Amino acid sequence: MTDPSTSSGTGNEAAETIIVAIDGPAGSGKSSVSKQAARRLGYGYLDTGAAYRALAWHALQHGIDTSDAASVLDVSGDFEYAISLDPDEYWVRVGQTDVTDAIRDPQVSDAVSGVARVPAVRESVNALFRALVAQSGRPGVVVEGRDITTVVAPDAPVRILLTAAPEVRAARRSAELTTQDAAAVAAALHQRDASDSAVVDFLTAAPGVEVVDSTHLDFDQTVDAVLGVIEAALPAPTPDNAQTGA
Ligand SMILES: Nc1ncnc2c1ncn2[C@@H]1O[C@H](COP(=O)(O)OP(=O)(O)OP(=O)(O)O)[C@@H](O)[C@H]1O
Ligand SMILES: Nc1ccn([C@@H]2O[C@H](COP(=O)(O)O)[C@@H](O)[C@H]2O)c(=O)n1
Repeated sequence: MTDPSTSSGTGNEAAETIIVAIDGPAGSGKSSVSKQAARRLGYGYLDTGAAYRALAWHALQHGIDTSDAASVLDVSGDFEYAISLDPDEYWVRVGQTDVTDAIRDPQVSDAVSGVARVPAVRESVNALFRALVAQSGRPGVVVEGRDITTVVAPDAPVRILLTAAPEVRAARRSAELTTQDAAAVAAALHQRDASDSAVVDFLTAAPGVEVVDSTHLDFDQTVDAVLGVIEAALPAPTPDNAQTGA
């Protein structure tokens, strides 16, 4: 796996970075809401699912069946991964290839749970996520995924489970993927949740994790609800802590 120093950062690595940890099931709004919250806060944004997707893409490029853990581990040996933490300039690369769009293909979505099931892969990407946050050069980073509040950053000062009713999540995802059959999109989303929940519990909030249910909220209301949780949890900036985020 790649050296995280190849990914974007501003070089201001000394200050402690505030982590806003956001978990949730597929289609709950983790990426879109986290990205917007990061913009509003001047924070970085880390999409952790992109690493699993990029490794699934890489495995598929090598003709590997991602349900075979040994082959996944094998191919992860030459996986050169980089991601931007800038919410206004999001990109994902494997080696020299920009895979920002390719990792959203349905073939990758169908293959990704196999990759995410391999414990050694999870350990390796989790170490990468922590390094990326530490090197972000931002006062804080909104980190989103399935296990961020529980495994990657259990001590984060803000931990949120973002959720919505399954039918609402499926409808939002279908609205996004207009060229695909709505029933097939919904079935794929539920299938991925079922596979992923065998590895990580992202449907129940761990102790201390705040639930934001967006079933009856529009996008802007959901962002505001998440920002409300963050503002309530973090100390107001003072002249002393405003620069460092401490
Ligand atoms: N509160 C909301 N109201 C309406 N649409 C929303 C809301 N939150 C998110 N969306 C839309 O729902 C879709 C799914 O959101 P998003 O991709 O952010 O989910 P996700 O949790 O990151 O999914 P996945 O884990 O599958 O990547 C997007 O089109 C997004 O714009
Ligand atoms: N922290 C995480 C993040 C993601 N996964 C796995 O990656 C898949 C893709 O994630 P998206 O957020 O881009 O949909 C997801 O289905 C999980 O298999 C994970 O295990 N842990």
